[in-house]
Amino acid sequence: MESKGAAQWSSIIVPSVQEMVQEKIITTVPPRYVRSDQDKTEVTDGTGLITEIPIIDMKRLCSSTAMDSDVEKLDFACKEWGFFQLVNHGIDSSFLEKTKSEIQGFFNLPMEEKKKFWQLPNEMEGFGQAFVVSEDQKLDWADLFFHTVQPVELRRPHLFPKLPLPFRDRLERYSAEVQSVAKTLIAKMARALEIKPEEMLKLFDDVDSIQSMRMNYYPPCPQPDKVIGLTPHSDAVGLTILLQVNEVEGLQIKKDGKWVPVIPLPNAFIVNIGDVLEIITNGTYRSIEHRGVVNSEKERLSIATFHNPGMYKEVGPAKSLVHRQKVAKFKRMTMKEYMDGLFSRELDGKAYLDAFRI
Ligand SMILES: O=C(O)CCC(=O)C(=O)O
Ligand SMILES: [Fe+2]
Repeated sequence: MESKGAAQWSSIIVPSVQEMVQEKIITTVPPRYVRSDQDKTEVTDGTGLITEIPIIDMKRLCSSTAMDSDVEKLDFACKEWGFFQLVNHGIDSSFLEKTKSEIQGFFNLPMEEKKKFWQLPNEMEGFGQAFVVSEDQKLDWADLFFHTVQPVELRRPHLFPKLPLPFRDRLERYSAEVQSVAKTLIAKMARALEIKPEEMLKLFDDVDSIQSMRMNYYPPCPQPDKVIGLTPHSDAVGLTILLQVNEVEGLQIKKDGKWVPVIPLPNAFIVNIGDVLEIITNGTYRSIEHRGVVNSEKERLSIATFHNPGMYKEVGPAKSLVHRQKVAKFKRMTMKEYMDGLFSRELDGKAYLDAFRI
């Protein structure tokens, strides 16, 4: 039988950057991490102020007196930015603070503890890096922990079920809370675009929708301008809900050809449209390239939760939308076909999605 979930994909096993930084004082970045190809200039607008992504208030969006203007605001954010900050999302702030400190604690575990969760040959989940497909490929200045959380039967037995308590229970609740936020947002997007609700629900149903998590750990770097924490990419998923775990900033998004830093509001999630929603919305909502940069002073941590249709669901422009827009801009494919191609190549901005345009 065909293997399911992320278990079938792999990334070449590479050294832990956290371990490298802890073990010896590094003054010069090893050549494999030097990214002279990356443009690090950060951009402010003409007034010297930093351009900021839109802010969406979830309480207003969901209240019984929700104004069309709130849905329009969401629609504008998804069309023009592909990114927004979500405030008043209803998840308890002390719960989020505890989640953050337990994620920090997980990365602070002794290396021998973390090695139990390291990527296995020919697998992609666990600690390591993703999208490493050749021995001479340049690497990111970061470690990650990637795992599939939902549906439960796709969890790798040596990962989620073996995470230490109370961290495991905390992530279980976090998974449920964030899933519910994602479902609400996707339903509101369908409403804004007049996509039939059942069309969206069929794709993102409760039975086989896939939720995965990627915890990112970016150690400080003696030459931060020479490296990249996370290679520019768009997320190859439906919707991403990102939580910055400590107070250190480093996320940048590409807006009108320029890199713009994102400065998270306290307690807010950063939400972004992934390639799969770009496909479903026939290009009306856009996945936006983003990247992680690092600094010389302090480590940075984040957790991205990805929401996807089930592996064997066929994904393509929503039929009710194509009917009105008259033309389909993307080919149809199963999620598995999309992911199989994705994980066999290096991250390269939005190049992969472009291959599916008609
Ligand atoms: O660390 C961040 O802020 C961004 C993480 C991210 O883009 C990802 O995990 O896909
Ligand atoms: Fe991302």
